[in-house]
Amino acid sequence: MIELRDLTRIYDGVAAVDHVSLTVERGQIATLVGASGSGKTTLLRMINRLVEPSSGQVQIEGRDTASMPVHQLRRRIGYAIQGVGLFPHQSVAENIATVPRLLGWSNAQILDRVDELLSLFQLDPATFRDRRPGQLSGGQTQRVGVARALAARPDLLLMDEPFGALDSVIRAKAQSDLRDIQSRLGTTMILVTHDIEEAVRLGDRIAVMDRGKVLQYDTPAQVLAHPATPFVRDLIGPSERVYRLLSLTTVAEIAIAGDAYGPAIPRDLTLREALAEIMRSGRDALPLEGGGIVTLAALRARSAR
Ligand SMILES: Nc1ncnc2c1ncn2[C@@H]1O[C@H](COP(=O)(O)OP(=O)(O)OP(=O)(O)O)[C@@H](O)[C@H]1O
Repeated sequence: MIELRDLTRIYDGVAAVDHVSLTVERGQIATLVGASGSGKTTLLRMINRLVEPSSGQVQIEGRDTASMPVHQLRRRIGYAIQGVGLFPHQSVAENIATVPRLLGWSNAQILDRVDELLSLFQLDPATFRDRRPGQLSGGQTQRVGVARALAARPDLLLMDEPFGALDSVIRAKAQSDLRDIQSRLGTTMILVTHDIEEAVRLGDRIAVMDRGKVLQYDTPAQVLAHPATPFVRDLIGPSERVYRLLSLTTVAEIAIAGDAYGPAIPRDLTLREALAEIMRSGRDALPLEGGGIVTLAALRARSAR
């Protein structure tokens, strides 16, 4: 569990982060979202002490990070940033092995871990381990960057706009891969983004920041359904709110018994995708693979929440 208590950072008399308190439960993803300059990066960097707080505390599993030697703290915390910063003259394997090597892992352990991570990120080890960063696509580079941050099995992974440089299709894939990997490894993650869509898709909880303060910290469903302030409502985009809400739920979750005509849809489709299919095909109910139906009335009821 990560606890931020009254965390503040002052630059030139101005609070970049202003008395922020929040808790991230073990094994959850918290996303920090807000406009440029709202303090997201500063907040993130105070957690691994790349920036020292002016006041307040960060506790990891009940221990105040200020009392830990910085190198010890950073070993437990993975850090991935936009643009990744892979070492260009090292192979993919050497890049991923950076922290395990510093920690004195044996060669055999390192080789195993590199192959395990490459497989986890759907990069064939035999093809990719000896490549140089210059021989990777943008999406592959990004995945190697996150793999490197996870290499030494950190308790916590901090990510600053990790997918910022990717186009929207690859970005969606990278996000769903990350969700998948997180649920398998159970790593606690804190991710900075300026993209509310990404914050909603990835966060178990979202912290909305403005001028150094956290205006709301809650589940995506709560933030979308009950924005705490006009600023949060504007950030969500009032006209987009319904679609974002629908994208949080799969059709399997609201299926009812019954029959409907036409091709069946996969059970893990989101309500947003089902709505698009309903509009496209002119039907008012869709059958699900494996049984049950989802109706337009049920989608309407969900979006009215
Ligand atoms: N080293 C520094 N010295 C002085 N001011 C700083 C420093 N780092 C950040 N700031 C200021 O603190 C505020 C918050 O910056 P921060 O980078 O945390 O915001 P952000 O929300 O991450 O922005 P972005 O999305 O643009 O990265 C900004 O006004 C910034 O100019």
